[in-house]
Amino acid sequence: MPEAKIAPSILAGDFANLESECKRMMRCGSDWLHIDIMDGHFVPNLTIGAPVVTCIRGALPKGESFFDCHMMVSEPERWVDDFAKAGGDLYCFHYEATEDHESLIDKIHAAGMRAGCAIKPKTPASAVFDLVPKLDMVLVMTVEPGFGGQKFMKDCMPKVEELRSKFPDLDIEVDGGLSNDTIDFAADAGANVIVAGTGVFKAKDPQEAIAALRAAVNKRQLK
Ligand SMILES: O=C(CO)[C@@H](O)[C@H](O)COP(=O)(O)O
Repeated sequence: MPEAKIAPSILAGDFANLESECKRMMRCGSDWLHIDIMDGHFVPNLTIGAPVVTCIRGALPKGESFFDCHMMVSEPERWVDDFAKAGGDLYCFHYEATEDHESLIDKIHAAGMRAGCAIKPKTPASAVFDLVPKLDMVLVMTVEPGFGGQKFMKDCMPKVEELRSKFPDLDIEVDGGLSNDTIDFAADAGANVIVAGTGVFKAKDPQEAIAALRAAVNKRQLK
């Protein structure tokens, strides 16, 4: 199983100070920054686009921060080049948002980014099996995408188990309701990339919260 990566979701941060929020998370030991892009169409919420990502990227050292762009948008093909230019490292589109998944993955790679594919809670893991050889990551949503602070859906864990048993070396990300209370379910199922918004940004001690999430994934890896 690949190494643990902890990715704070910026959705739970202070949007008036996104650059310093991202820096704060890096100082607290995060590996990735999970950039939530929502278009008000694919999901019922609207966040930021490439111009804002360009600004945050400009404030952070490229080699030391990793921008995991979670594209909760319709027509994800439209924004690949913009996000590559903005400094995205990983472009994670939703399986449900497009038809021609393989061409999109090729486009993302051609633009110089890693390619991820996210599945909503009702989409089966089998939807992405044939795509995995081309993908760098699969994201199993553990809430309906659109908002932070929702309840972790434990019934999505069999999908993580299924993916982990078929693809031992794949980066498998989980996103939604992850905290100290729920991390063991995700880690035991085999997730290694952990997105946490509320659980990290709103923690009394974010550094400790990140370390605890990492320790849970590492503990599972030793089993
Ligand atoms: O993409 C999403 C929601 O659509 C997530 O990234 C959440 O924003 C994570 O926040 P918490 O559930 O950890 O508060």
